[in-house]
Amino acid sequence: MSHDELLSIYNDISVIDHPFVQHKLTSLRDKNTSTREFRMLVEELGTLIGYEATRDLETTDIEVETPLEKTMSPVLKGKKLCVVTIMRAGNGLAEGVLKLSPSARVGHIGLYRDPETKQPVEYYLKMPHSIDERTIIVVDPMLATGNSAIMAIDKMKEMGANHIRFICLFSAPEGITAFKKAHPDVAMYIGTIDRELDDHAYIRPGVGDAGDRIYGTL
Ligand SMILES: O=P(O)(O)OC[C@H]1O[C@H](OP(=O)(O)OP(=O)(O)O)[C@H](O)[C@@H]1O
Ligand SMILES: O=c1cc[nH]c(=O)[nH]1
Ligand SMILES: [Mg+2]
Repeated sequence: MSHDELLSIYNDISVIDHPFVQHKLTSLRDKNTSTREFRMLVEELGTLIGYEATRDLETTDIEVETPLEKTMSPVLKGKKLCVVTIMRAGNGLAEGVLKLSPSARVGHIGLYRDPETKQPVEYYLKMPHSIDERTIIVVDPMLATGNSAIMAIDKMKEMGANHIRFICLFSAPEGITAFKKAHPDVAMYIGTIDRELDDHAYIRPGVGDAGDRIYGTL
């Protein structure tokens, strides 16, 4: 299925085709990009894609007094934000999103993919209280089979979350299809849709193992 077909079948998928985003994604692909630069780029992309993913947040006008006069001017209103990182690799992206909203709460879910089964294994979960009252932004740079993101969002929903959106940098068509079948209500903000998964469920052309490249554990 072509990318256009994929985007026409499923709702609420935004591929962020801004030139700055695409340029930084290309730098991440480069195998010669250093650990330091890789980590910085992931964080910057968290801010850029986070900006697009929060474009529809509600505002309300309040009165403010400038040095010259009183005026009505917008501020954020409505549900409080909670950024949820799928560890490890999600942490860098979360830092970037938090630059937009430093007072947001942060939830952590630790998942690693079993290399044999390709299924995620949970090793950590800590969420702030009242997640049913918050807009939840789940972040992970990679959506390969989709199993990790699906499991993370399953957990959020079990805990009562009902306003969830998802940010990733690199995705495979297979992962998007699985994600949207499991969670059609969750809007996706994606850097790029790559060609396919390989036999080890790595995204091709991709970036390799994002967690290893962010933390230098190759
Ligand atoms: O869509 P999936 O097939 O589930 O694959 C994607 C997952 O794999 C990577 O994590 P990994 O298991 O490598 O853990 P890490 O972040 O600790 O490196 C990535 O950060 C996603 O969480
Ligand atoms: O290509 C992939 C697939 C899963 N996890 C990664 O870090 N990279
Ligand atoms: Mg990894």
